[in-house]
Amino acid sequence: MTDLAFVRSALFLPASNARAIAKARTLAADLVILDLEDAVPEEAKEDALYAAIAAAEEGGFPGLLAIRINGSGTRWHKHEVSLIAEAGVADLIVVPKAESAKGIAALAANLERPLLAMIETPAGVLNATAVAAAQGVAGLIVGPNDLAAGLRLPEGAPRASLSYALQAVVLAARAAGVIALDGVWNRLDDADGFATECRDGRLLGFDGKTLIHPSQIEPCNRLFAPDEAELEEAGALIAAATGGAERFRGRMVETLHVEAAKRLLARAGR
Ligand SMILES: CC(C)(COP(=O)(O)OP(=O)(O)OC[C@H]1O[C@@H](n2cnc3c(N)ncnc32)[C@H](O)[C@@H]1OP(=O)(O)O)[C@@H](O)C(=O)NCCC(=O)NCCSC(=O)C[C@H](O)C(=O)O
Ligand SMILES: [Mg+2]
Repeated sequence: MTDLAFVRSALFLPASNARAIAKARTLAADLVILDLEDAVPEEAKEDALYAAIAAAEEGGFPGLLAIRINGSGTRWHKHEVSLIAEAGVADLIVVPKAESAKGIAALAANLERPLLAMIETPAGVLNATAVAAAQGVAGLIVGPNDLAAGLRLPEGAPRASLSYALQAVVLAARAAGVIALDGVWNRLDDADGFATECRDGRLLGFDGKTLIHPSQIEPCNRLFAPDEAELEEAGALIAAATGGAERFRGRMVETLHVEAAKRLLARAGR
């Protein structure tokens, strides 16, 4: 089974879309998230819940499987939590619009599953540290669409408008020792823009990215993994290091750089 620490690509799909569920079993996403929330229209919520549970019971996904439930303030939430808990399915549960550490810990205890908490409201950003540290939380996910709406950003606002939120999520996740996944890229036909955002996400410290289309999986997996030059550098640094501060290829390295190089190689499976 995929280790959550190695997740680069997390593909969302509406649990109401049987064809997409079948397709997801053939794809190379590290994590598949069956959505019951915003991708599913109200009239399809009940069927989508049963479809998600059936799909999780059947399995056959390449990596980890998660279900995104509806938020605690909605009329579907309680029923979904009770049915999913009873079925005992899915590796993880994704919780939208997480804002309260207390609420999220109670939910984790109820579901007996690790949670991925979505930080996608102003209050969620301000409470991200507590949410990430709550019992049962295994990671944070940014929700740029809800955040843009909550912050009342005009259409077309640059990613820089979310800088504070993005960094708050990475900081909170790192402080709590859980993973951080970047938000989705909506513009399906802009592959260059998607690649730029993947690189940016990695430079901000995210472990991976949430996705909405199969075409985004390969570039995401590639861009969130170290490239050959980074691997060569890491191997050479480990081989050259003798402990303490020293000169390596024109820069100072210390024990912490050796540890980082080892983490990089481990992440690449070397
Ligand atoms: C965005 C889409 C509605 C586009 O759909 P469509 O134009 O029909 O896609 P294609 O014709 O290109 O599809 C080609 C084949 O690939 C399958 N497919 C498409 N998307 C997925 C997917 N996500 N997972 C698995 N398979 C997928 C199609 O079925 C076709 O298969 P086949 O016919 O057999 O060849 C659509 O891509 C889509 O629904 N995407 C997911 C939307 C979603 O889940 N949204 C919720 C997450 S977004 C989010 O969380 C926002 C966050 O909360 C925030 O606030 O920011
Ligand atoms: Mg959202």
